[in-house]
Formats: sequence, C-alpha cells, structure tokens
Amino acid sequence: MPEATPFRRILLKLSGEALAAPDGYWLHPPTLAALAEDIARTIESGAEIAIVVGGGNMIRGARISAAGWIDRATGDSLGMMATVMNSLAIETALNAAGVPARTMSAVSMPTICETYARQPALHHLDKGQVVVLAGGTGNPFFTTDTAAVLRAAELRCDAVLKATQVDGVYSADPKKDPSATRYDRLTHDEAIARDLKVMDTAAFALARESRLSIVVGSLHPPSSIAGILSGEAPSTLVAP
Ligand SMILES: Nc1ncnc2c1ncn2[C@@H]1O[C@H](COP(=O)(O)OP(=O)(O)OP(=O)(O)O)[C@@H](O)[C@H]1O
Ligand SMILES: O=c1ccn([C@@H]2O[C@H](COP(=O)(O)O)[C@@H](O)[C@H]2O)c(=O)[nH]1
Repeated sequence: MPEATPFRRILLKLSGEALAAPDGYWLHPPTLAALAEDIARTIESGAEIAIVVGGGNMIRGARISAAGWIDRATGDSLGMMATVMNSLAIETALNAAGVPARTMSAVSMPTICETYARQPALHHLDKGQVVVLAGGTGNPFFTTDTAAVLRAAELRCDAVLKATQVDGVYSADPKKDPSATRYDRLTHDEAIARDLKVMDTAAFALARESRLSIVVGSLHPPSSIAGILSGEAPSTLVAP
C-alpha cells in the first residue's frame, strides 16, 4: 500500500494544459489513464478526493477576449464550459480505472451532469466517491484556482493540491526565468506580497482567510500526485 498522506480530504486542482496531447490536441487518453491510476493510488493511501480541473488546454477567457472579437464575460463562459468537458473526461478515466467518480457542475447542465450543491457533494465524498467539480465558480472573472480554494473551504478539505506543469512555487516563473529558485515553504502573505503568479491573488487571499494549506507540485513523471503527498516528489507548501 502507498505511504499514508498527511491530509485526509484533499481538493486536487489539476492543470487543464497537462491533459493535452504532445501534439497539442485537447485531450490525451493515455495521459488521462495515467492520471486516473495516480489518483487511485492516492485514494488507496487513505485520501478522499475532490477535483477541480482548469481549462487551459482549451480556452482561457482573458486570453481569447484580449483579441477583441468576444467580450470577457462570454469568453469566460466558454472557459467554464471547457472545464466541464475536461471534468467529464476525468470522470470517465476514473470510472475506467475502477474509481467511482461523478461530475457536479456550478453551471447548470442537467442533461449532462449533476448541478453542484454543497450537501450532496459532501455526501458523495463521505461515501468515498471522487467528486469532480466542473464549471469553476460558475461566475466570469474568476479562475479555477479560486474555485478550487472556494470548494476546498466549503467541503471541509484539509488542503488544496495544485498539480500543474512545474514542481513548486518559484521566485519567478521557471518557464521564463531559468535562474528562478524553488521555495520549500511559504506563507500566504509571502506568496501574495512577492506576486508569485503560480496562482492568482484572489485564490491565495481566500486560502489565507480560510487557513487552508496549498501544496504545489508537478503532474509530470517522475513526479506524481501520490509522490507529492508522500513527500517523495518535490513540492512547495503554502501554509499559515
Ligand atoms: N512564481 C512561480 N512559480 C511557479 N510557477 C509559476 C510562477 N509564476 C508563474 N508560474 C506559472 O504558473 C503556471 C501554473 O499555473 P496556470 O494557471 O498556468 O495553470 P493551471 O492553473 O495549472 O491550469 P490551466 O493549465 O488549466 O490554466 C506554471 O506552469 C508556471 O509556468
Ligand atoms: O470560476 C471560474 C473559473 C473559470 N472561468 C473561465 O474558465 C477558464 C479556464 O479556467 P483556468 O483557471 O484559466 O484554467 C478561465 O480562464 C475563465 O475564462 C471562469 O470564468 N470562472
């Protein structure tokens, strides 16, 4: 059995971009299957998991509206719908790996999936099901990072694990500045004051208010979700 994680109920924030194929196609079934196996191992170690997935493999509202042909709120609606597509793909991969999972969307789409409501979501988690929380917060001008912290606070999660493209929080964006150095640990205040853009300020501020820890680590092998939580893979802890 994998090593036990220090957190029991985890809000797993997955990068949408990390679900894309190497050739850029939106979704990559082998990546989804590997992710589902990783989540299954994490559950075996005793964790309960709620998931929020981004939409960066398809649409980011701020980016498409910057081109001028669509307004920001409509661009954000497209972005939220992209997260529903990613959520259904993750639900499918989890079920195929034998992990019971259900998607609940903040944007009501009753013919496609359940609408998010807190009490039923808590009930599903208490029964050991993975809940995939789609549609972000349901409002434009937010991100799925903020949605992840919001749902983590609502659903009594012990921590948010942001599993993304990089293996922690750096002094600057490591994709742009090769001299950036990784922090092992930071406070929320430090992350906000240093404007470390791995998550938006609204997400860090809500986590600070809710006294929620955030762990940032990489989704890419040799790193893994189970490895980050057991301390075998590198990560950064943002905590009070
Ligand atoms: N100080 C920093 N430390 C670490 N990463 C940073 C920092 N500043 C910017 N980044 C960038 O933030 C990115 C992660 O956040 P980003 O919002 O792009 O993706 P995401 O939230 O994981 O999901 P999606 O791909 O769906 O948008 C990393 O890939 C990294 O390049
Ligand atoms: O609460 C929310 C969450 C997301 N959006 C829109 O979706 C995209 C994709 O999410 P990322 O966090 O960027 O991966 C985002 O750019 C927004 O356009 C939203 O409107 N509200």
